[in-house]
Amino acid sequence: MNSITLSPKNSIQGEVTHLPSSKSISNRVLVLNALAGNVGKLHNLSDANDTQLMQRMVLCNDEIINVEDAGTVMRFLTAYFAISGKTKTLTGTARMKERPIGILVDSLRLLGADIDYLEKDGYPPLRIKSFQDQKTNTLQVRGDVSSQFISALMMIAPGLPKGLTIEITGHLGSKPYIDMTASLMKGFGAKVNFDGRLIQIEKQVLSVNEHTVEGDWSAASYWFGFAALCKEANLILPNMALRSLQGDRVVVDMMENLGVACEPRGSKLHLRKKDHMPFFSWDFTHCPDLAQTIAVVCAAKGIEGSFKGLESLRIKETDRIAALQNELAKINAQLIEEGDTWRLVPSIKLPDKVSIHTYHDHRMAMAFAPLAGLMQVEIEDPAVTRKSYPKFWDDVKRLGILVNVV
Ligand SMILES: O=C(O)C1=C[C@@H](OP(=O)(O)O)[C@@H](O)[C@H](O)C1
Ligand SMILES: C=C(OP(=O)(O)O)C(=O)O
Repeated sequence: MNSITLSPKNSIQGEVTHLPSSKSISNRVLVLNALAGNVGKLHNLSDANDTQLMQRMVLCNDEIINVEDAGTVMRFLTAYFAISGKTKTLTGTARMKERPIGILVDSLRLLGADIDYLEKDGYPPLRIKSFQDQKTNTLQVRGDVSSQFISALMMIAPGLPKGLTIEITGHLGSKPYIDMTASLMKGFGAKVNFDGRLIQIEKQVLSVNEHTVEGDWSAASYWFGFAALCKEANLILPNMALRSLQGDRVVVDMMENLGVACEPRGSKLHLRKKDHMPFFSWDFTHCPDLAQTIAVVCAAKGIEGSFKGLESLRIKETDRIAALQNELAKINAQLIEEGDTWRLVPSIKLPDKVSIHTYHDHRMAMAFAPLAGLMQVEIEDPAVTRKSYPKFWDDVKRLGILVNVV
């Protein structure tokens, strides 16, 4: 399947049946459950490829662990295996070898882990050899590159003989993901203290847990995108609650301004259209995975945008800023970097059709798909969505959008 073409459709109605559960929560509870002896009961794990990888790799006896393009799997398992005393090689896709891991490896080395870089210093692939005695119980960790390093260290902390205190230095991004880690650890019986800067975790035993994973808010954002861009919308999202462990729940507040009303009904959400603002300003520091969805909606709806906190997008599945700039230009919109702000100049003339390159990035494919509310959209390499939402195109089809696979 090299490309998929979505025919223009001005109305979208129905229930989204395959909305995945949160891959961030799934991948944490899999690690925590493994650390707790793997006897807990995990319900409703995500069907995302990232979660399937975590499920296989966390208990895998192979020496070589290939995490493909899953950032959480690479970062969480680096910490997990670093203290296991096992010899492991962790590798991934070409892009994974460009995503930094030096801050985590430096921290693990300070703790006592023996880790070598096999290609380029600071990047996967890695060889984990042994763990001697714990050398320190305090670490300073930069918070501005990836919060996944901090979550990874937090989850292994209860198993360290001396426990661990982490002082987050510099600007902290993606904080809700650290809150999520702390909260899930508490569900596994751990005492975790986090005051926004300092994380204190004593040596303790994680207890068996039963956990049911909630729906994935980052995945839900694409349905808000469809509701915003189709002329008529009446969508139901199952297994979603406004009270959530995920920071990306904030998409509800953003979309309030961008033309989507969201009403909870039991365990479901109901999306309908409403008026939108002419200008939209947001800081994405703590919800980077929503930036692409919002940029496309603003660009196509003629809403001027002023965005901050996009720095971390450069080191995700692709350089998402460059990818957005290239693809938005195809609908005559621009994303212009001005110091620490990105100005979104929306399209004043949309084309009748567009072909979107996806750069091995699931979120590029899904963020641009809602353009089908306004034009014919060809999405190259649609299978990329398997990373987080394997049945995305089945849902698109079921909701009445004509999908042609080439
Ligand atoms: O911990 C997590 O589950 C994640 C943290 C975020 O990454 P950064 O902390 O690198 O921003 C986010 O972008 C990613 O999709 C998932
Ligand atoms: C950045 C993402 O994931 P990861 O960093 O875990 O690869 C994502 O899903 O958008």
